[in-house]
Amino acid sequence: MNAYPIEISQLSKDFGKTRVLNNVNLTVAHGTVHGFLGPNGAGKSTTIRCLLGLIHPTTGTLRINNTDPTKTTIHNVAYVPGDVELFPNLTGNQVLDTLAKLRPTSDNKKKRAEYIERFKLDPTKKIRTYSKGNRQKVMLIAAFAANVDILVLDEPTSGLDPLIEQTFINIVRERRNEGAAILLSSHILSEVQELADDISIIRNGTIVESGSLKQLAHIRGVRIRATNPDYDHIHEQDSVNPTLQHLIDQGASNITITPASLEELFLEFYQDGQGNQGGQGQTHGNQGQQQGGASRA
Ligand SMILES: Nc1ncnc2c1ncn2[C@@H]1O[C@H](COP(=O)(O)OP(=O)(O)OP(=O)(O)O)[C@@H](O)[C@H]1O
Repeated sequence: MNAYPIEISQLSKDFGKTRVLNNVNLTVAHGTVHGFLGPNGAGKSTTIRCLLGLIHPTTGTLRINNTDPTKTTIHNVAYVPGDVELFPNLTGNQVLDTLAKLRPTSDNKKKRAEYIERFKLDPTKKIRTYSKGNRQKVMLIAAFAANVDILVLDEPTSGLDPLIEQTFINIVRERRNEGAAILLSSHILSEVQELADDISIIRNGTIVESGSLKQLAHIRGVRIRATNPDYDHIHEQDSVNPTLQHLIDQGASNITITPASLEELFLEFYQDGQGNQGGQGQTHGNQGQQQGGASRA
């Protein structure tokens, strides 16, 4: 077993004269989920497509289980893209059979049946009759039931309802606990916060933050809430004490301090479009509250 079944090192990619990835480094260990976050067009899918050998990098090194995907076809990875195009005239079962046959080893039939049940999919229907969410379920079942220990999931829950999204979260946890290395690109920050052991944030093709949620605490800051005066504030960690003193001096009550969620971090980080690093800025009052209520980046 390699230390890192997924290794991306100094990856750059140009489309024509435009550089869309710039020295991207990212690793995923066995038994971990790596959350890959970034705004639209930041370079997540391009990174993943390079990693899987679907497009050629301009420079950099890519390894999947120590194999170079630019030179060798990679079989031991299950990939779920965000936009699923499937054979419209086949049934769900026939597509699952076809996808399983593309791998050197067949999928786990017991797990396949279990996941069909858990995702509440009717696999006897033709793909053309499926909704977007049901097509997504087919890809997820195929990936989770595959006999592989590397999963690359690119915005995999788009189109799933909240109950099925929870099923997805549960199964990702199970596969992680079985030792799979999972790269999860997602716009759903609560999902990443629940699942990810490590996180990388990409912006304009460059990784701007990387580490465990705990390590990212320095940019997460805290949320301070108080009544009288009405206060709802994301604040940098270092100025908590002066802020509290100020609130107490003003006669505030019901003061609560909680770690900012990943969602708050992400919004704080991008709110001015500059990557407001270090949580040095402040998100004030209702603005922070409204932003905190959004569930997607
Ligand atoms: N084949 C291509 N030719 C030219 N430019 C491309 C091509 N594919 C992607 N790009 C550009 O590369 C940049 C990164 O795109 P990418 O799809 O990787 O972003 P993303 O982070 O996955 O975005 P989203 O969250 O919207 O899916 C974008 O500016 C996009 O327009």
